[in-house]
Amino acid sequence: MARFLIVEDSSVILKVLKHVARQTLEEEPWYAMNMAQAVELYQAHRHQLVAALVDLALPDAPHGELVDYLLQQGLPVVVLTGTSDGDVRDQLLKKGVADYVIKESRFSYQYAVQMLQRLEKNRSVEVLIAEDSSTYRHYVRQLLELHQYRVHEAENGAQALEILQQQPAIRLVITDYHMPQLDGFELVQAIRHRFEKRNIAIIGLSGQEDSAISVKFIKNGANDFLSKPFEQEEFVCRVTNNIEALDSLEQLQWQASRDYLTGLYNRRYFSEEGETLLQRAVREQQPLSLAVLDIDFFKNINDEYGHQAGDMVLQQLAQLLEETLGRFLVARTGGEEFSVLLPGLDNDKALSLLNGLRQNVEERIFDIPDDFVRISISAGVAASVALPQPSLSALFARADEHLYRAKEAGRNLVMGDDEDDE
Ligand SMILES: Nc1nc2c(ncn2[C@@H]2O[C@H](COP(=O)(O)OP(=O)(O)OP(=O)(O)O)[C@@H](O)[C@H]2O)c(=O)[nH]1
Repeated sequence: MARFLIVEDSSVILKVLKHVARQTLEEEPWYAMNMAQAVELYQAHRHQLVAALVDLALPDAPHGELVDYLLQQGLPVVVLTGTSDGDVRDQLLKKGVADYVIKESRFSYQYAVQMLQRLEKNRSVEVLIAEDSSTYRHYVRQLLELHQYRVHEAENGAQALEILQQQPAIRLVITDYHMPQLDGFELVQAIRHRFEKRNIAIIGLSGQEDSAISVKFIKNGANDFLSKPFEQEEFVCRVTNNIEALDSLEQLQWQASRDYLTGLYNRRYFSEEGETLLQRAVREQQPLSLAVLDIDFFKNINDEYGHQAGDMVLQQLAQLLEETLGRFLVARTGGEEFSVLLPGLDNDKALSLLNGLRQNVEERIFDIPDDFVRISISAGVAASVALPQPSLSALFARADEHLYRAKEAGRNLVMGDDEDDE
């Protein structure tokens, strides 16, 4: 179901907007060429609509009547306009439009459509304002809510820290400098003590009278700063830039830790996280096991049905692993090799769990293009207690030995440290 409404009377510009929307948005928006069509679409789909991109002057609404109508209904509106008149801009911002875009080039249409997407994403982004002046706090809240952010408020730094503790989803903190109890710098330092820049962004607010404050904010760990009083648009741009920088970092982190084909963790992440989990288990004298599993005769699937079929089998096995063992650390650690780190499980429990998985795989049908295949897996399990000096590489070496034995013994088997292998 479409979530955006785009209204433009020029068929040439509408064509450009459609092209940009198809490249940017996941779903096709609703399109209208005049106010009558737009109102009809709004009334029919108002519960799904998230935001609208509206041309200011339409044949049946020459003075922005559609913008007024949609704002009255509470729908966030991005305005498209051919005029760069400062008064028009001020009037529109005063009315409460989320943004306005001057029709200048292909890039401005791109910006406008991306803004629709941003407004939708912002509905799940939480922002905290730390500011002792209730007037300013209220003003900043209004600006953020105009852009659909979910807003928390704190009257001072100490309260801001409390809220951050209770609301782990907060991604951006906007903080004033002068505040009772804990000032802006102390708050930034306290936040950086607990959260890295890639997890929470901070924008400092400072009065114009002291430009050194801005620099100090950045040097103390803030990502950005704004001098008060600020332009609404500059504020919104800074907030958007910081949130988008966090999004990009998150995406990079995801890509660096994941296997592209299956979406499971990759070997690198598994090794880092696995070592930490192992050392914790040793410290707390808790059992921990590692299972390394491998598809039997996987080469035959590639040879018989092609590489794409092989990839599909790997993806489906990864999904099964995620569904059944997702509470543990699961990774694709090689071509057709997967590893599972099992904190809390000794050799017997790990063997029994892996044997259950082995049976599950054996009974399952794996879809490939126009056909299906059956597969089996073999696995080697190593427990940390069996090692004099537990390390992840020592665990891997031992699990690999057991996997090799399972292959030698005929495959579709799980073997471990215990002599009564299953
Ligand atoms: N489709 C696909 N195949 C892969 C991928 N990575 C590795 N392989 C294939 O996995 C196969 C592994 O073959 P082998 O090491 O001989 O092992 P096997 O055929 O599974 O036999 P055993 O492990 O001894 O039971 C090779 O044909 C690789 O090309 C991948 O990402 N996609």
